[in-house]
Amino acid sequence: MDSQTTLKLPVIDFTKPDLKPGTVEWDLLKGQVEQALQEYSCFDALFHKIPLEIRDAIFGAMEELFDLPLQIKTRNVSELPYHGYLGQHPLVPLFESIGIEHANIVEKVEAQTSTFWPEGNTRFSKTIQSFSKQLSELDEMIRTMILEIFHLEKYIDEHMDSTGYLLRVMKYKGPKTTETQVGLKAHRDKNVVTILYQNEVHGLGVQRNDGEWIDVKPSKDSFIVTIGESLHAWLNGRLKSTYHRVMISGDKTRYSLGLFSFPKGGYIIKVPEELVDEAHPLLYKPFDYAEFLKFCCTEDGQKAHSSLKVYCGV
Ligand SMILES: O=C(O)CCC(=O)C(=O)O
Ligand SMILES: [Fe+2]
Repeated sequence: MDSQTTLKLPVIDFTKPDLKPGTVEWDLLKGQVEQALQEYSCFDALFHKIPLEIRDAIFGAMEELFDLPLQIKTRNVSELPYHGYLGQHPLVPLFESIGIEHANIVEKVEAQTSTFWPEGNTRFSKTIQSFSKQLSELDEMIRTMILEIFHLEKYIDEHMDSTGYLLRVMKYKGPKTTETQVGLKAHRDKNVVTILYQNEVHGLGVQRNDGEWIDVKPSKDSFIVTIGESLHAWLNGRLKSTYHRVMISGDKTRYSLGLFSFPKGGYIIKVPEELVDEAHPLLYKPFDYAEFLKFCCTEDGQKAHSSLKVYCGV
């Protein structure tokens, strides 16, 4: 067995009800989050708050969505790159994805649902919204812990108020080969924090901070937490962003979804002065996430080893 198949992500248990800042349980988990992020930039969070029937129903809802004709799926557009329909790309032919912006808010989900089903689809919008709303509570807990770890409590309200949620649903067609193929090439997400959930077809790989790749094998209860470039930049490099990819084989379809917290348009990401000193010189100039995302789609952004450094590195 090679080392890749034996390594596992740290598992952190968020199933205790009423986890609150200032409690012993909270501080215990916060310590585990800090250690996991320093070593792996990623962890597997156990979370029960989303009822099992919603966790199951979400994959049915995704299948229903991806089964729609292409001309309907391509109605999924956004002002932001990567937030709308993606698919039919010659470099990643097995991959397709649809973005639901502000998926935690009922009216926003209903409006987007009606672009796919003009007659409405209440079951679909309820499943998507309820899943996203409850998962956003895990995202908020984790981001609050991260800010506490770096003694940035005074920024918590501003940080939460300045971010929105995108739920991106992904479909990877099985390549029908035993040889593993690239589902999604290795990358760092550009947003703040991403929480991934998937069906029983595994394929996600995460690079640990020492360079080792880990095959992620999550369960129905587990949500994979990764760090994006915007959080890495805002923390002046204190946390690395997660380098990850999807590799697939066989004939089964892989469905996954990611709840992406991202800075709202017009909000300027600026490193807090508390994180800059002689030992930690400023790494990134202030930037707007939407502009950064647009840069990432340009030829210069695509060919850069680190689009973040090229875009706003000091
Ligand atoms: O499908 C997955 O598990 C990962 C997807 C991903 O990395 C992304 O959408 O940025
Ligand atoms: Fe990603």
